[in-house]
Amino acid sequence: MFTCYFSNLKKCYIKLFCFRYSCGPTVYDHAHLGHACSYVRFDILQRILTRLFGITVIHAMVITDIDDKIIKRCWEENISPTILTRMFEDEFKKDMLLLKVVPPIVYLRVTENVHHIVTFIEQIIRNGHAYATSDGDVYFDIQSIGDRYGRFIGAMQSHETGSSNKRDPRDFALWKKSKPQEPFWDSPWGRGRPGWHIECSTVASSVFGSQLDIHSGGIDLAFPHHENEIAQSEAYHQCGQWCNYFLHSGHLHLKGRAEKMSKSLKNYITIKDFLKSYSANEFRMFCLLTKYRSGIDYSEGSMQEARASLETVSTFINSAQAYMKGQLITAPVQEALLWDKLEETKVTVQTALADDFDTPRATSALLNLVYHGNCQLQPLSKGTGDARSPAVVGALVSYIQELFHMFGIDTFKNTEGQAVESGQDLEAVVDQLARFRSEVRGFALSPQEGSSKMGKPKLYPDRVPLLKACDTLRDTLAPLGIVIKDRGASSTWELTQRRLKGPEENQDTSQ
Ligand SMILES: Nc1ncnc2c1ncn2[C@@H]1O[C@H](COP(=O)(O)OP(=O)(O)OP(=O)(O)O)[C@@H](O)[C@H]1O
Ligand SMILES: [Zn+2]
Repeated sequence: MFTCYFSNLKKCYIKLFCFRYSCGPTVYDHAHLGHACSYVRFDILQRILTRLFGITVIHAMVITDIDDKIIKRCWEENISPTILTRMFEDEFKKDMLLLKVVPPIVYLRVTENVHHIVTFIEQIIRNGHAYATSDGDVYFDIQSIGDRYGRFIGAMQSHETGSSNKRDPRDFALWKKSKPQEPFWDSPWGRGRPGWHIECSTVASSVFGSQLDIHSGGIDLAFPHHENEIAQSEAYHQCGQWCNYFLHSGHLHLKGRAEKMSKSLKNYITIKDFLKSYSANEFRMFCLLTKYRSGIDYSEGSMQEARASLETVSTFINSAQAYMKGQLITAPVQEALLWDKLEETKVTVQTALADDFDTPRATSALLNLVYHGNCQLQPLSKGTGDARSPAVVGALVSYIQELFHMFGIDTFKNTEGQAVESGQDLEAVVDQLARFRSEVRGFALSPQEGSSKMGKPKLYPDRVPLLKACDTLRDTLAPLGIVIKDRGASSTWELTQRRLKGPEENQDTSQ
């Protein structure tokens, strides 16, 4: 399916790599839920490729930090393009981290690649597929590639505007002469700046050369942006097919609205505002419930549905753990049925995800497995619960957690997880407890008035039980991983490694 590299002459084995390029945001405003939807959906796809199918994805993303909208915004705000774009680029990256999107291996800014873009355009001109006009613009010559233009998307007409010096109205700009007051770069055609499409062809080629496996972006980018990228890149590399797979995500709309959520339409909800009401896990669940290619309606109702699905899974995991510990008494579990359902689910999930990443089918199979698990774990008010089957219940929990973890949804807040997560609160509580104990101990240890300063001080006999209680508390807490050390009249405390390990183990920095 993807680029295969044979390595190591002695032991010939195949490593599977996938070169992925994605069109990044144009950074002149806040990132919104439309961006979140596109980048989270592709993040889920990348996790599936990596973790389920064992394909290492090398992902590069461009940041569009120069274009007409950026220039307009800078004029409106009287701010320099560098300041404006760095501010929103930074915010975009932080938002992506909050949504737990695995960052690309490299982000590349257009403004730092203009020299590459100029060289790229020169080569396209040399290859006979572009021309410069007397105005100082450079256009792609669509007629030079015959009927290849439009093969990607079909017979859509380009709406390119620009100089009347164009050979064909469909020809699109590779280089635009700069207008007065606009940012510019020197080039063989005079002062100007790159067109939009050429930035992606150049940046992708500068990282991956002449072959790309996956190119991703929202469906609005399919035409003319990706059609034009293909024309330019194949004209530059003089190849028959530059990219193997274009993946386009459907648009996020506010429910009831026809137009997509977008910066320019000012109909957006920022990622930060969204995260005040919902979690990154809930947004992922919302994304999983539709195919990445489909449009998606955002509403309170659809978010509540995502939240409820997550809660169902979470409740099951908690019940399952209580059952495994013997705290939940149920009728005998139908073990064979659960093993069968588990195997069935594994096959369905694998097949669904191999079929153009059908996440709603896979998620529905997982929720169905949760349903069967829950049916078996109905609490019994009477009975001994002697016949127990913790292993199969544990197998269900492990598989369900593993799959959601693969999708980027954190380990559910089961009771075990909560104990680990509450580490910080625990520290504050232990600190208060240890201080209180210290005061009591200090009080109990204070010598009787008039007792000799030489030799062992004489304690008040009625305070000795307090001292004993302090010792008992210390001895009881030690096996729980809380070690109090009495040092003379004062004390110190620490949490042992056994207690501290949890949160570190839980951190997921891998792909
Ligand atoms: N509502 C949306 N739904 C899904 N994907 C979106 C949405 N809006 C933008 N994207 C995708 O996010 C990526 C970055 O887009 P871009 O920065 O151009 O966003 P935008 O808000 O549409 O901006 P503009 O209004 O300036 O066109 C693109 O792949 C784009 O297709
Ligand atoms: Zn692009």
